[in-house]
Amino acid sequence: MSQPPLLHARGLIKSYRKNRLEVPVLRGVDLEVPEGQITAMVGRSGSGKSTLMHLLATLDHPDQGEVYYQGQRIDDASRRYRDTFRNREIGIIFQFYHLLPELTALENILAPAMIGRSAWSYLRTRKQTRARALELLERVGLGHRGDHKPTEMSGGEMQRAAIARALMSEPSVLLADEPTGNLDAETGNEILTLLRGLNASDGLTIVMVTHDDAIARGADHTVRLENGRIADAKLAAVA
Ligand SMILES: Nc1ncnc2c1ncn2[C@@H]1O[C@H](COP(=O)(O)OP(=O)(O)OP(=O)(O)O)[C@@H](O)[C@H]1O
Repeated sequence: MSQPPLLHARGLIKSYRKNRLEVPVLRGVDLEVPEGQITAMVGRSGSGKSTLMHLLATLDHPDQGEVYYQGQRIDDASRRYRDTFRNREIGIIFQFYHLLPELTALENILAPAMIGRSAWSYLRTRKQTRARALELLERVGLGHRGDHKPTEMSGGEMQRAAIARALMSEPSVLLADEPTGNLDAETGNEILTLLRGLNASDGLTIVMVTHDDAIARGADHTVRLENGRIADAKLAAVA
C-alpha cells in the first residue's frame, strides 16, 4: 500500500464575513503535500495562500472539507489536540520573521521551548534544550550572532533565526509564508539554499508560499491557487 501524503487537504471551503458580506476565498481545495519534498504555493495576491496555510497548520477551521496528517484527520480534533499536534509537527515562518524584539537570536530560538513548555522540551533537560538551540544557530549560519537582538540583525539573519526557532521542536513539516518576500533576490536565494539544505539533509517537508517565480522553480512541486481552487500542480525540475 502506498504511503499517505504527509498533509492532505480535501474539499476545503473557507469564506470570511466582512460587513455582513460573505467573501469566498477557498472554494474546494484539494491538496496533497508529499513527505520529504518542497512544495511551492503560488497565486495572485488575495488568492487565499495564507488562508490555506493557516488551515494546514490547524490555526483556523475550514467551513467545509477536511485536513489529514499522515492519513489521520486533524481539522476536527479538539483545540488541545491541535495545539499539541502543531507544537510537535509543524514549524512556521513568516515574511516579517515575527521575532521578539527584546530577546537575542539565541533567546528567540529557545523561546517556544521555554515559554510553552513544549512537548519536545518537556522530555529534555534545560542543558539539552540549550544545546539544540546552539546547534541550530550554527546550522542556519548564525553562530556569530547568538547575542544579537533583531534590531542588530539584517533581514536575512532574522529569517535564519526564525527558521532555527521553527525547527526547535524537530517538526516534520515547515510552513513558510513568503519567507523571502521581504528580502533582496540574493538574500532570498540564500534562504532558499538553506531551506533546500534542510530538506536534503533532514528530509524536512516544506510548504512555501511565494510570489517569486525563481524561488518557486527551486521547489520540487508547485501548486497554483486560482479562483479558490488549485489550478495546476506540476513537478518542477530542481535547478
Ligand atoms: N480575517 C479575515 N477577515 C476577512 N477577510 C480576510 C481575512 N483574512 C483574509 N481575508 C481575505 O481573504 C482573501 C485571501 O487572503 P489571503 O491572505 O489568504 O491571500 P494571499 O493569497 O495569501 O494574499 P497575499 O499574497 O497578498 O498575501 C483576501 O481577499 C483577504 O482580504
